[in-house]
This record gives sequence, C-alpha cells and structure tokens, in this order.
Amino acid sequence: MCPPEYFTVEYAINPWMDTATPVDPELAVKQWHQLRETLLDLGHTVHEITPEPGLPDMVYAANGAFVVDGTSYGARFRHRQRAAEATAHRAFYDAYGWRFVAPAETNEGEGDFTYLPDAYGGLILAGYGFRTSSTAHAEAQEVLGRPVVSLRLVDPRFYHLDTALAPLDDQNVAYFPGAFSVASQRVLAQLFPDAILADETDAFAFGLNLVSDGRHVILNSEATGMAAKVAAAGYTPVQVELSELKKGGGSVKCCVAELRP
Ligand SMILES: CN(C)C(=N)NCCC[C@H](N)C(=O)O
Repeated sequence: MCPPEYFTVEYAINPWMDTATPVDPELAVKQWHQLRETLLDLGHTVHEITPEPGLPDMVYAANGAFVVDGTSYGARFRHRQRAAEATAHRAFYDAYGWRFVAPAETNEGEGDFTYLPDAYGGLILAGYGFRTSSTAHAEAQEVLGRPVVSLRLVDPRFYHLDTALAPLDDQNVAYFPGAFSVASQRVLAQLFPDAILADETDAFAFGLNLVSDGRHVILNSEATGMAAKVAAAGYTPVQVELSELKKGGGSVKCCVAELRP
C-alpha cells in the first residue's frame, strides 16, 4: 500500500476524476489508514511503498506491478502523469529481493490483471480496451508462465479490469457483465458458471473493486447491494469508507497490491 500523502485530483484521466471537485486530504489519509487497519485486523501483513511528491495517483498501489509465483511483472503506464510511478515500484520490489521483469508493453499492473490459483490449474485474467494493451497480455503470459485470458472492457467508467471483476476466492469471481464485450461475457460465463453477477449499481458503487481473502470481502461502504450478494454467497463483507479516493477513480482494490510468493 502507498499512503495518500500527496493524493489530490489535479488532472483527469478517467471519468471519475473532476479537478473542480475538492478532495479532503485529511479525510483521505484517515480513510486509507482505516483500510490498512482492516487488513491488519484480518491478519494480513502490509508493506508500504514510500509516496513521492508529484505523483498524486501513487496511492493506487495496485497499478504498479502484477506479481505471480514470486515474479513481479512491472507496469508501464498509459498516461504520462503516472509514468514515473513504475520506477518507484521497481525500486520497491528490488529492495525486497523479488524477481522483477520490466515490461515492453503498456500495462497497469493489477488494475488490469488478476490471478486465480485454483481455477484451471492457475489462471490469469486480463483486461484491455482503455489502459493495458492487449499485447501486454501475451507478454505477461511469457513472463509469468501461466495462461492469460484476454477480456475486452467496453465501458469507460470501468476502465480497469478490477473495477469490473474481482476474485472472491482462489477459483471464483464476481463481475459486472455490462463492462465487457459480448464475446468476453461469453468467455466469462463459460469459465465461471458459479460467478456472482454484479449489476451496474454495484459496479458504479465500486462494489467490485474489492479485496477478498476467500472468506472476508473488503469493499466500499457505498456498495451495499454487492455486500448483500457476497453475504448471500457465504462470504463475510467488511465495509470501509473511501469517499475521497473514489474521487480519483479507485477504491479498495486499487489501494492494495497483492504480493504472491
Ligand atoms: C483498481 N485500480 C488499481 C484502479 N482502478 N486504479 C485506480 C487508478 C486511478 C487513477 N486516477 C487513474 O486513472 O489511473
């Protein structure tokens, strides 16, 4: 995770960002700490990457890389405003001694990649259409040695895969079909017949931008419908307020990069 020390909305690179809407920096820091405490209370270890001035979106740590089986496939950001974040993330992984592979293709880390270790022997799902190039999917497959399923995102509000789809455990997902092309919807229905289907209201409340440990599902407090759906499926929803970070176009998942040894 990356503390939101320099978080602000000073440019707009997604439909959620509006430079005219003020951010409450103190509230952003408070909400971020509540998310961190929630993870710690659930028994997770949290490492912090040092925020850098001039990189207000660095709080969305999940965009900095995608780690599977101890290998970190680095990010290469679509927009110049975020480009320097990739270097900071690389330094973080180097300092921890992780194997790091620098990408040649544009990709935004866990924003557009996710991994299900028990689905089909270990499956990567990858989004494209707004940020990550589809060519990065093939690159990730070569780097990580796991099959990658490419999914096309079609709604600009759901510009990263992790705004439209989330693993609930090691083999099942929740997703909002309307965020995907018709063909990608068919692929998801084939791969995940037991998925929880979110609707537009759930997705709009960032209800899919969640972090799950397979039992507890941490999600945005505004996503009440999604909380009810995961509870009905036997998971325990844990709701956190992240109103300020939503102004930058992200929520729970965006703030948490998962390290998979
Ligand atoms: C799920 N993740 C990681 C995200 N969706 N990230 C949010 C990025 C927000 C940033 N202002 C941007 O537009 O890049």
